[in-house]
Order: sequence, then structure tokens, then C-alpha cells
Amino acid sequence: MASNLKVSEEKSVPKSVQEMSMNGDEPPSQYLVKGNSFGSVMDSSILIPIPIIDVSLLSSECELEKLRSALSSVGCFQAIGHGMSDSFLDKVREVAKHFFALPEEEKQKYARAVNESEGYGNDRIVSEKQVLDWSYRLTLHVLPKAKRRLFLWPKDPSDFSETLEEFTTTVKSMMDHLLRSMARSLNLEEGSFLDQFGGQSLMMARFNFYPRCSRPDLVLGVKPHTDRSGITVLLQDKEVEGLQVLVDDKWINVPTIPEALLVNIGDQMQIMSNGIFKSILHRVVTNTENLRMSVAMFNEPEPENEIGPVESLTDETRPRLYRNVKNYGVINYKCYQEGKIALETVKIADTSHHK
Ligand SMILES: O=C(O)CCC(=O)C(=O)O
Ligand SMILES: [Fe+2]
Repeated sequence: MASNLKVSEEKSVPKSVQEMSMNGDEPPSQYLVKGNSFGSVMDSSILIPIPIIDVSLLSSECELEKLRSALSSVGCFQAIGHGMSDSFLDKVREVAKHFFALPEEEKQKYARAVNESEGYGNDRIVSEKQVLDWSYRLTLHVLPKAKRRLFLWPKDPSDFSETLEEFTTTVKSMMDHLLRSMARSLNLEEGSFLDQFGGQSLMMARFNFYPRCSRPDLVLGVKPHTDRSGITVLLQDKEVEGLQVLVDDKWINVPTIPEALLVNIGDQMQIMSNGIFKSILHRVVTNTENLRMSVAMFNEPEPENEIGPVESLTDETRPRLYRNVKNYGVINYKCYQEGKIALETVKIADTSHHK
């Protein structure tokens, strides 16, 4: 079998995750995390808790300091006080679950085309060695509005589009508020980060769905990665946990708090903050009992904008760590294909030891 594997998409995976989870199949070798890199599954969340921040209080110095400290240590926090009601967050979860519960042929109407990133489907396959994720997803560009490909937005449930529209608008204003607050927390001008995103910044919505898996000891829902975004806002499943972040070489469970949204730093904010804010490695584990879903909203600068470390965050004690970059999304995808870490490729080489 293995010798017949081609790098061409779709051919390499004979059965979909959807089908295998329904049949209760043993995951095939392409899904197994190799060697002993799975990591400890010990729950260290008691030792290193994920901070909870009330985003309506970010005008206070105390909450602002909590923000700075969270983003420069674990790179994420649970946001409360964001103004979205519990019933609205439930509605977003409901429309996502409704769509994923549709018969496969219905969902295939929105299928991701080969070599496209938008639409419904499984992992995009870029290499034979790739370990595949035990998940399926629906990815949609939501901002700027002109980039929307509405034929990929589900018609069933009938309130999918209006719900996503409302979620987008609210998350966008929350993100703008956060970007201003992040700048203030470092004693910068409010617009230092936000202005780099530009008036036509991009936002992508990714609805993730993780079916039950018979081998959670060997198979991941999403393998370890950092987000390429500026920042990410994640609506987690109301009950089922699965997300873990790597802190001090330990995988920490991110608890589900039904009314909270998890905010995490992506690579592009790590660049703009000259490495002060951490784009943290995270992954999703599988389980044998329960389906899990999540909705991730990624915000990133206009691709043609040149972004780089804010000047006043660089000095002799903290030299500039990254060069200016455009189109980080493209750099990131190329690195992913080549098995490289994108952030490393935009780092300025440390020449101090060679002098
Ligand atoms: O499902 C989750 O909790 C996280 C998903 C994620 O990391 C992503 O979509 O980038
Ligand atoms: Fe992620």
C-alpha cells in the first residue's frame, strides 16, 4: 500500500475520518503520532492555570497588567466580559453542530476544492510523511466582506449565515479592543499593533469537528502548531475538553468555561511585539466517548501590509528579533509544506557570538 501513496491530494486517504469514526475503525498508520512525541498526558492545569481576564475592565491598570503577563507567559487567556450573551454563544455552537450533523452528501456541497483552503473537508495533504488530524472542518473567509465566497456558506441550518455574520462583527470589535489594549499594556500608542493590520484586515472562521476516536493515546485531533494569525479567538465546545497548550514543556489542558472565549496570540503578533507576546504551541487530543466542536476566528493583517516589530520595543537589551514581512500567510504555508517552522525563517540571525 505505502509504496502506492502519492502526494496528490485526496488519493492518499482511502477513507474519511467521518466514515472511520462512524464504523469505529482503528485509525490507519497515517494518523498515528510517531515515536514518543505524543507527550505526557498528565493534567498540569492545576499547576499552571490559564488566566481569566475580564475584557470590559481593560481600562484599569490592574487588568491590563494581567493581560500583559498572560500574553508574555502562556500566550493565551480566557476572555470574559466580552458582551456576548450565553444564549448567543450557544447559538453559534448550535449552527455549527447542526451543519456537521447533516448527511455527508449534503456537506459535500460545500467541499473544499483540491489545493484550496476554504470549504468543508479534512486535512490538506502536502507530504507523504504528514501525520493526519482526526478532525473535519469548515473554513470560510469572513472579512473583508468582498472576500466572502457565499456559495460555501451552508444554507442548512437556515440561520447559519446570519449567525456567522453577527459573530464576525462582534469578534472583530472585541479583537480591535484587545489590540489597542495589548499596545497600552506595553506603554505603546494605542494603534501600534492595530494600524499594522490595516483597514482591510483578514478574518477567517474555522469550524472544527472532532469525532470519537478509538486510539486517543496515539491519535490527535489537531497536531501541535502555532496559529499564523495576529490573534485568534476560539469558542470551545460547551462541555468537551481537548485543547492543550505547551507551557514549560508540559501539555496543559485548557478547561472549557461555557461563557468564555479563549484568546491566543498568533505568529504575526509575536513578530509585531518583538517576541514579547508568545505564539504558543497548541494541539487537540481525541477521546473515545464524546464528539467535540470548536469555532476559531483568526485575524491577520492585510497581506500586502509590511509588518514588523514595533520600533520602541527594540533596543540594545532587546534587539530586533524579526525582519519586516509581507504576506506571512504565504510564508507560513510554504514552510508547512517543507516541514519548517515559519517564525524561525523570519528571525534575524544572532550574530553577537561571532564578533
Ligand atoms: O479546537 C480547538 O480547540 C483548537 C483548534 C485550533 O487550534 C485551530 O483551529 O487552529
Ligand atoms: Fe490553532
